[in-house]
Amino acid sequence: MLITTVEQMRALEKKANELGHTYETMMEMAGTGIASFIDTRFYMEYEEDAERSIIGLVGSGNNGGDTLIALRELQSKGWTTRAYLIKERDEADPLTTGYTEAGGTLVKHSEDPKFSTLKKWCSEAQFLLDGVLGTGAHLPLDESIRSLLKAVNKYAEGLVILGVDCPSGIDCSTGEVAAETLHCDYTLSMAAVKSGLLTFPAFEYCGNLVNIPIGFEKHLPSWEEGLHEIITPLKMAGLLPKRPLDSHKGTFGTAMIVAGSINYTGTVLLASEAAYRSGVGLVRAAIPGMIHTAIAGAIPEVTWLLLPHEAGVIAESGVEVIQKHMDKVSAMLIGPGLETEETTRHFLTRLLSPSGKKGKGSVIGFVPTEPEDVKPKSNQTLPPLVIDADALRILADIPEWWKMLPANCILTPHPGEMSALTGLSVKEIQEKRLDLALHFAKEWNQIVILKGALTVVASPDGHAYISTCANPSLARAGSGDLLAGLITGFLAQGVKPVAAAQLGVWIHGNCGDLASEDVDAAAILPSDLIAQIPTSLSILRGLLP
Ligand SMILES: NC(=O)C1=CN([C@@H]2O[C@H](COP(=O)(O)OP(=O)(O)OC[C@H]3O[C@@H](n4cnc5c(N)ncnc54)[C@H](OP(=O)(O)O)[C@@H]3O)[C@@H](O)[C@H]2O)[C@@H](O)CC1
Ligand SMILES: [K+]
Repeated sequence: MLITTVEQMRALEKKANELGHTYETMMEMAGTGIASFIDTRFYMEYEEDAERSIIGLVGSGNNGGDTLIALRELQSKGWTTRAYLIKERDEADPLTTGYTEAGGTLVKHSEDPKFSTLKKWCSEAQFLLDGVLGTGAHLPLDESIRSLLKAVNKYAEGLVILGVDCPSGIDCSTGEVAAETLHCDYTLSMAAVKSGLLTFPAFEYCGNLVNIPIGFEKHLPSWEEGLHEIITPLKMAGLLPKRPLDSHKGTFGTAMIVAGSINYTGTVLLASEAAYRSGVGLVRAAIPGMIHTAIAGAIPEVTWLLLPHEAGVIAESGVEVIQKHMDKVSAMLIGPGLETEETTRHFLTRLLSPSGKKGKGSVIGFVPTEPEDVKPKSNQTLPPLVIDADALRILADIPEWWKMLPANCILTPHPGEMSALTGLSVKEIQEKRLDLALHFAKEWNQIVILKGALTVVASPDGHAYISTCANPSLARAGSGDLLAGLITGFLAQGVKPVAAAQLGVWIHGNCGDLASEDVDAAAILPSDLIAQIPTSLSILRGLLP
């Protein structure tokens, strides 16, 4: 599912129209697409004829036009339909006459100033199609529209509400929301989701997002190029690594998890188990040796690499141990629970530096004496990397830290870590999540996963992929370890970094949804989420042909 700005959508419609795919045709496709979605989705659930009753709120613009066509189509499919016209439409409007000729019932608000007909209709219907305003909406709303939406909010309780292109009352460019906006159960997006809807609080009004094609591909075969995407299960299914029957553990790679400290032991277990459950052949956890006894029994499948430690954190000399055991490591996660002690800072910078030796690559903790000391270079022999948590905090203190990393590492900052990496405030980051993730992905030449509700995966090539998962069960210590472990597991199996990032993000979100299906999200722990990974993977594989 694609994402456009309102300007991009207008430009696409204009171009399609010029090439012969007229505005009228696009609207006809929009309306018939809406009707066929509704009829297909709900026909079985609402078996009785009397149950298939729908009201359409019809605005004066093209959003109202889409709605009239949808009502006409539903009427001809046997639904009981009623159109409530907010403003007068042209007497000769073919959409209005087309609808009434199909047998539809129509009332104008001017004939129902106190909304008594609307109230009666709401008490008789099961569905409401919100076609008051679309991409042409600007805030604040006129009083006439505010009073209508207030009335609907009062009378339409219990109806399934479907927004045409958007819930009316949202500015699809900025995401600004009028207080009277209806909370939709579904938002039926014409051709692509409008970007303003993927911000808060607008997203909370959208319900499930559904794509209704309007035929661009007919005249604009490459219209999708350059557009950002929503991360969908169907697409994720196609990115899963294959599981050939004649496989052995080497087929699925080795993930090394460099994590943990005396205060953060569980983080190693969460990341390692998530990596394993993504399907990787072998997980090796490189940890400060002193925590081994405490955690080794927790997951029998994990193999261990015990690193030297100082006061419970990985010591600088751990680099040499890791370098001796890099054979066959096909992806590496660095960061969860490392803490940010001086010796661990040196460990990280040496691990990332080309020689891995003490001195020039070790840029933290001392003032460099030679100018070249301040120019970080990356270690090109490292496998694909995921950099998370404390490793991000350590990097944030190094000038031009991104030059220490090979290109296309996956960085997984939450807004606080993003703030440390960029110097911007959390508020600034949250206000412009998509733009900033893209900007810095390009500047750093790295893949940036900006975590949080509506997680953004931004690629340095300017493409972004947004998760529509917003589940509070994911907002808990340890949840990020699970995500980082999953992504590392996919990377280790040979999945390309941008694809591994999306797979991890989707499965992580889906685990939250699955775990909170029947229980209160407040009580869900990251280990409960991990238990859902097998179900989530089988959901994806079930989508494959
Ligand atoms: N173009 C195409 O080819 C296709 C378009 N499609 C569909 O069209 C939709 C966009 O249509 P649109 O441009 O007509 O805008 P839309 O939102 O329906 O209404 C504008 C009207 O609302 C009014 N209005 C605005 N703000 C207001 C306020 N605060 N308070 C009160 N009134 C307000 C505004 O009045 P004005 O400000 O001009 O006085 C104007 O009369 C799009 O979302 C999609 O559903 C699809 O069919 C695919 C093909
Ligand atoms: K609408």
